[in-house]
Amino acid sequence: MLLGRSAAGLLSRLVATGPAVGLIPRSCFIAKTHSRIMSTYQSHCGADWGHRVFAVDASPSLGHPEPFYFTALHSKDQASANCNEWPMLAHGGTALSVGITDPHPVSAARLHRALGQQLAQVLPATCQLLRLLSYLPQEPHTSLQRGFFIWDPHNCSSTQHKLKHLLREHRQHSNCCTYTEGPQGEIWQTPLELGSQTGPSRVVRVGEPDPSPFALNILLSAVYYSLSSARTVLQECSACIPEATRILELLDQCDTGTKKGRYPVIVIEGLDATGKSTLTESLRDCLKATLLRSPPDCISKWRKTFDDEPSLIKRAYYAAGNYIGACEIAKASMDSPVIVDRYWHSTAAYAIATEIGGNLPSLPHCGHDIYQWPQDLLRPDLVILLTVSDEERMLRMRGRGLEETKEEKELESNTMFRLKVEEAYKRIENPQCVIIDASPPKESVLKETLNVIRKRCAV
Ligand SMILES: Nc1ncnc2c1ncn2[C@@H]1O[C@H](COP(=O)(O)OP(=O)(O)O)[C@@H](O)[C@H]1O
Ligand SMILES: Nc1ccn([C@@H]2O[C@H](COP(=O)(O)OP(=O)(O)O)[C@@H](O)[C@H]2O)c(=O)n1
Repeated sequence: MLLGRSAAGLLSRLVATGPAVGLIPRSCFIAKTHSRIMSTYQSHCGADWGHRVFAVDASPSLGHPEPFYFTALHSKDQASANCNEWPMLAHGGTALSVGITDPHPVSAARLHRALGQQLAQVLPATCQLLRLLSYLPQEPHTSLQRGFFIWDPHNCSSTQHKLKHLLREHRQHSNCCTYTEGPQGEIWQTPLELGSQTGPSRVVRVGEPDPSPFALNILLSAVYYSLSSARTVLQECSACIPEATRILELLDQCDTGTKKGRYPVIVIEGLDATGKSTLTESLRDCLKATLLRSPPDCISKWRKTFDDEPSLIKRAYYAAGNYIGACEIAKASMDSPVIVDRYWHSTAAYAIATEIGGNLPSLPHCGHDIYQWPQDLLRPDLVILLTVSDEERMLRMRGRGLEETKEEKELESNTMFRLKVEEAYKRIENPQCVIIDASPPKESVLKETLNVIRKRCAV
């Protein structure tokens, strides 16, 4: 298990390339890890940056279609690395990193988002702003930090000046380093703070670390694998978001441990405009079923509030929605079959696709812990994933004439994101989706779905 490993042992594995292998044993499942993180999250600020492993999000336009990773030089073996392995510095310019060191997850997430917005405003348009994650190899689960990696192709003195100015008021909860090329093409990482006691360190690129910082970020903060972890975040943000308290009250009123009744529970999943609403309404009529949606009606009025929050908070809302929805599902399934329009698969698949940068191969491998169903969430009997071609989906979206959500716009503009959402849907396990091609006319899709339901469920 990783936590007990020596840093030296881990570092030798860091330089090995290839996909990360899930290190967290299934038995000590994610839920436990997550609640531990939320309660023991520590501040790893100041001088520890010299020992961190950093992950920079992919940027095809800058010549690295996959994320890249680096760490301070710890052994002579790594010394052969040179500037050309840093795709952006190979073009000249400077890179900078900003790390958020706030020890409280909610305020750290809000600071991260606020800084991201401010950086996008104040930095010259030529600068590239990428996501950055880092952790200490000896304790990845308690040291994960989010931040930004900035590439300034023109090495403007004003960029550093603006950054210093911006970070001044967040000095306590952030750190900043510059990355420059040395005379032999080597890369030096230097803290930006004036008067810093720490000198420059030489940094080198390494292979994908294990665990992958991106997968770890999903396990620890982007997807909730237990009700308690979602509750903790909602409690933490209730002081600034009153609606969080209302959701906690609703959760208190639910018996989230209720088992489902004797009738089958069938979830319909798919990207926007694949025909979920159309199909779920027809299924309700055909099967004399109860139709429920996630997030449930009782909290949907607060959806906009949470959609505008950083993903840590937004996803806690959707996670809570699934648990509240589970109570409704359990109750309804005592009297009739239940059809559910979106559930856990949506919550996890969109979060995974958003948090994993790069192309489809960057998604953690099938069977990874990020694709596991939360142990304490009611499991449906069947999950059906509707798929249609991009072209058909766009036609349907336009035909529907509804306002596009932010994510719909993202889907429209970003094919890779769509492919990742769909692939994440397919990789989620226990239960896994049954895929139905939803391109044919509505009646045919209904017929095909009824066939699948009758084969797999007692209706
Ligand atoms: N099988 C189908 N063939 C053609 N159009 C469809 C089909 N299913 C749904 N539609 C249309 O596509 C649009 C989006 O469907 P909808 O059920 O609202 O999707 P979702 O709930 O997945 O966002 C609607 O205008 C609907 O009438
Ligand atoms: N159970 C759910 C339902 C929706 N969601 C989120 O809500 C978004 C889809 O909502 P939507 O209103 O566009 O869905 P439909 O209009 O297609 O039903 C997804 O992008 C998810 O981020 C979720 O996370 N969990």
